[in-house]
Amino acid sequence: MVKRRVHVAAAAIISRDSRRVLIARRPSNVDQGGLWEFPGGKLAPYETGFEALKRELHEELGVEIQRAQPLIRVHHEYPDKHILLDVWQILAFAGEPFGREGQAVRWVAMDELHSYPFPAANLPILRAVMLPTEYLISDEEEDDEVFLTKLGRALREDGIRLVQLRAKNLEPDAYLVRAEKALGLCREYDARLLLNGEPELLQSIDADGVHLTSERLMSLERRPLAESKWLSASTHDRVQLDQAARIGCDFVTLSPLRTTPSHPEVDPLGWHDFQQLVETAAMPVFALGGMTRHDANHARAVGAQGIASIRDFWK
Ligand SMILES: Nc1nc2c([nH]c(=O)n2[C@H]2C[C@H](O)[C@@H](COP(=O)(O)OP(=O)(O)OP(=O)(O)O)O2)c(=O)[nH]1
Ligand SMILES: [Mg+2]
Repeated sequence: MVKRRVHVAAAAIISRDSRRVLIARRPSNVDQGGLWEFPGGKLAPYETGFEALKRELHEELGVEIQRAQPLIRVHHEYPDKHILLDVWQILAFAGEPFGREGQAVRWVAMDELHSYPFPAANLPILRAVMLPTEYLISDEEEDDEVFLTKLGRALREDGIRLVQLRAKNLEPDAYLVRAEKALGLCREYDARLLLNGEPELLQSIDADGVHLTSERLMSLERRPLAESKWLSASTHDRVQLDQAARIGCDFVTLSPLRTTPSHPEVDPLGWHDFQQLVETAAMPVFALGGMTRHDANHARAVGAQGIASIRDFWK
């Protein structure tokens, strides 16, 4: 049987404070009926994704989309069809959303989303709506006070909300001390902290998750963390992206996009190859390697969640 290919445009309408997102319930008599969804629907012939998004949100919610930016594209095989969910984050709209077709519509807190049943294709979208556009990776720093000053600046002035504590220069005990301090500071800003290292670190420190090196990623048979924690990993190619999907990583970095002083010998991917790899990745992907905030919009446009960087945020 040749499967039907269905292209759907859907909307992530996120509240200004990033705490809540709008979801709707599919009527019980349609495909995936009774499950919750991001409002949207199939592209009509000759429509672009954005045109379909505008039309569907008018039909289903009674709102006029003014500005939107790509969030994530998800390919998923259902038994009867291949679906492409083309998800946009809505940046500006007019009107008050309501269930124009009689469907339930609800603003849901990000930390309540997991208690709503969604179609199987939606897992990567749920991750994407909870993640910011920028992922700060901390630099090697000898001194804890200098470290905390720089982290505090990035949280306060750059609005960073996702941090990876990377400190290969520290002994395990010193790493834990720094992680405890970093966690306290991140909590003040409602930012998430991931520890770069072994998953067992979370037994000592209740951080938000763990970031795996690509080498560690490739050595694992299964997800080493509870679902309630974030698992991210470094990837550089298709094989590693597939492995990240297999063990259930929540998101990844993909690098190097550009040549960097830290890895001058490695061939960069460039935007073209990066986009091709991201298109079929089964989770949000941050572009890494010579990235600055100014690259974030372009990264989004080619399908990434955003950018990860040390240098642009660590000052
Ligand atoms: N809108 C939307 N559809 C989703 C999501 N997740 C998911 O698997 N789907 C699937 C269910 C459907 O098979 C398809 C969307 O089709 P739809 O029924 O909403 O299409 P439509 O609004 O154009 O409705 P219709 O004219 O075909 O009745 O995508 C999601 O989060 N939002
Ligand atoms: Mg629909």
